[in-house]
Amino acid sequence: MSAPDGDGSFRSGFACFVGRPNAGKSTLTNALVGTKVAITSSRPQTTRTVVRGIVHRPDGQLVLVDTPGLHRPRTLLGERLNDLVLSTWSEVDVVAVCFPADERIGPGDRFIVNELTKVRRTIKVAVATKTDLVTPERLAEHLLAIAELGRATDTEWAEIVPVSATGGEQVDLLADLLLALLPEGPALYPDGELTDTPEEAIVADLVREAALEGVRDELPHSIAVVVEEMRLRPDRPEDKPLLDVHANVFVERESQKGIIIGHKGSRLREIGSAARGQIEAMLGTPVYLDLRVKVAKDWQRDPRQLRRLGF
Ligand SMILES: Nc1nc2c(ncn2[C@@H]2O[C@H](COP(=O)(O)OP(=O)(O)OP(=O)(O)O)[C@@H](O)[C@H]2O)c(=O)[nH]1
Repeated sequence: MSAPDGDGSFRSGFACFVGRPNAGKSTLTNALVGTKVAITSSRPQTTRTVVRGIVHRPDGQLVLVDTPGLHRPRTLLGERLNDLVLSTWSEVDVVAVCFPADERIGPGDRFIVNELTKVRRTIKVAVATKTDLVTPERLAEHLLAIAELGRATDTEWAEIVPVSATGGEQVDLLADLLLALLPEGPALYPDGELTDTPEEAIVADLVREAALEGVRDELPHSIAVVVEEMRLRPDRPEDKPLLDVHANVFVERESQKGIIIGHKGSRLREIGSAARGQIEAMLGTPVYLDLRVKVAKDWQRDPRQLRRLGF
């Protein structure tokens, strides 16, 4: 399969993978992006649209975003979350539904595809995942079942693509096909960038949580955290990535700085190690966390400071 169009145009846009639990979405994202940056959030319900990874190509850029899991709503919160999913789906260019080849199409898949019909304009792609686990006969049957599900729900699949993320089979082809479905446009993120501000905001939040642990009464709202830089350390072997995170912890007064830093820096070390654990759990990547404590006088009352601190 050649590159999209092959006419020198550059395409860019957003796609998201959906599918029932265990369908292979994260593994496929990692295989496409080539580095393990996928968020395996331990707090999925608090995560809004998050960039999971960016596929950089000479002829295009594909930004993979994550949506909260779609559930059959049992509660109002569930309904709100599903609204959020629908609004994300309507904002991306392509939604790719993953159907694991080692399992038959079931009610969970039908529910997702039915919901997907509510976003008419978004392009839909079907991905048959985990093809390495099945025989060619079973795969053929699976592909027919996916096509049939499309007909039954009045869903037009732009493509039906079998892949094996763990075997690396057809992963590049899927990237080509997805890129070809994106509109023409400039790169949305600088080359080499794998993450986005929403992720940094979550990281900042985790640091803030850790810093407030145990001193909430003393410093309730006087802490703000800003992630200055977050990037994968270059020159690391592919199977041993390390994410460098530099963050500033802002307090309002010199005296509060002492509370955060603690005796000979003991508290800051505790904060760092607690936050690092959380960030690693969320990103699935080992993290080097560098924390600096700074005084930003009366930041809560100063609009200029507030802007700088991301409020
Ligand atoms: N053999 C094989 N196993 C796969 C493949 N892709 C994913 N898996 C396995 O399937 C399981 C689920 O994969 P995930 O990528 O975590 O699935 P997910 O859809 O992100 O799961 P949730 O986060 O629960 O929604 C893991 O044990 C993967 O190793 C594949 O191409 N081949």
